[in-house]
Amino acid sequence: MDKELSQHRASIDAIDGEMLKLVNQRAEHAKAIGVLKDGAVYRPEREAQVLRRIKEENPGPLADETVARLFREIMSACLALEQPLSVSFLGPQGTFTQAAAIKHFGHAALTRPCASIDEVFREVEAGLADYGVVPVENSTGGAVGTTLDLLLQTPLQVCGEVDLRVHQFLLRKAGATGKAEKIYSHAQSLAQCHEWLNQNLSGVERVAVVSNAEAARLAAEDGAAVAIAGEAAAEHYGLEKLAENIEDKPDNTTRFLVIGQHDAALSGRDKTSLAMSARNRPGAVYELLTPLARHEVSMTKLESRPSHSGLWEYVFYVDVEGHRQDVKVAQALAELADKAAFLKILGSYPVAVL
Ligand SMILES: O=C(O)C(=O)C[C@]1(C(=O)O)C=C[C@@H](O)C=C1
Repeated sequence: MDKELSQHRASIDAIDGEMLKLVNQRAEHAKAIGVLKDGAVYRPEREAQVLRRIKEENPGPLADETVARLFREIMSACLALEQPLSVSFLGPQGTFTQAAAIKHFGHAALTRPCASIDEVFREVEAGLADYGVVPVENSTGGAVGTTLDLLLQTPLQVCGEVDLRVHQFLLRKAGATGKAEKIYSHAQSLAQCHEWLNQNLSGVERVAVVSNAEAARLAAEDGAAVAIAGEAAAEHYGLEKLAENIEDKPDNTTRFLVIGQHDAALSGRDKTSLAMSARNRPGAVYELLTPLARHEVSMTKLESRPSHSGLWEYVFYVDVEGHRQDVKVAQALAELADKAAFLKILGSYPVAVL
């Protein structure tokens, strides 16, 4: 038994030695690419292709998601050798948006917390950060209006998406006792845990604050309050977990967008996000959708929001399958540009791999 164990350990040592050499060889190639490249070092389409191939060719026993995460970190470290990336996110430290930024860019990216979604856009627009990560919709709480509004105005492009399973925790200052007087959380998280709160903490005042991480910070200061936040915030503020996974829907997912100076090149499995509004005449909304149908472009999302330019006028946010350079998508977009009162291509980017 002891002999067998040390044989396996010897094999692991030998393999680790090989992997160490190989991973550094890989890094040398990335460094060389960094010198050859002009323009942005971060190439979302290439990263998506690398991760897809890893998942497809994975022989196991490690799960596809597990190997993809490992390679995500290897690429993140390789990219940092070319040039470290700075990524602004809706802070403070410990938010789900930070978790999404790390999921997408890996731990080698330098993450910069921002106080608001507007600030994330401004930092990237001003070149203070290379990329930004902002929430855009939640499967329970719906669209994030601020992000949709800012996408209309910004010169930035969407270059990626991140899906994150959101688990909520009920948190309290370690050692605090007695009945909680207040529940702090972001309005979306309060909505996501509405039923659970009705059953378990009915009658306790719910206070909406700017972020879950801020809620955790407040609970860390005040033992008479509890907070609803994610695991990262719990760890950051050293809070005790009173209850886990208290979200009403177990598949509660938030989708984030990555914004930057450019969108992504073709990766083979892409999406394009659009914002458009119809001319003010009968059948105009229907007319907006016909070019997509005619060119067999599938819509994966349709969201409407009142436009700020006129009463009862709406902006439609549409996601379609394919890249704006794909022939069918390009033809549909050319037709749409003619028909719509307003059309903005928000960006083409790889479908989330992780
Ligand atoms: O292929 C490139 O362009 C690289 O810079 C290499 C690499 C990688 O590590 O595979 C690193 C960063 C890019 O975002 C994409 C891929």
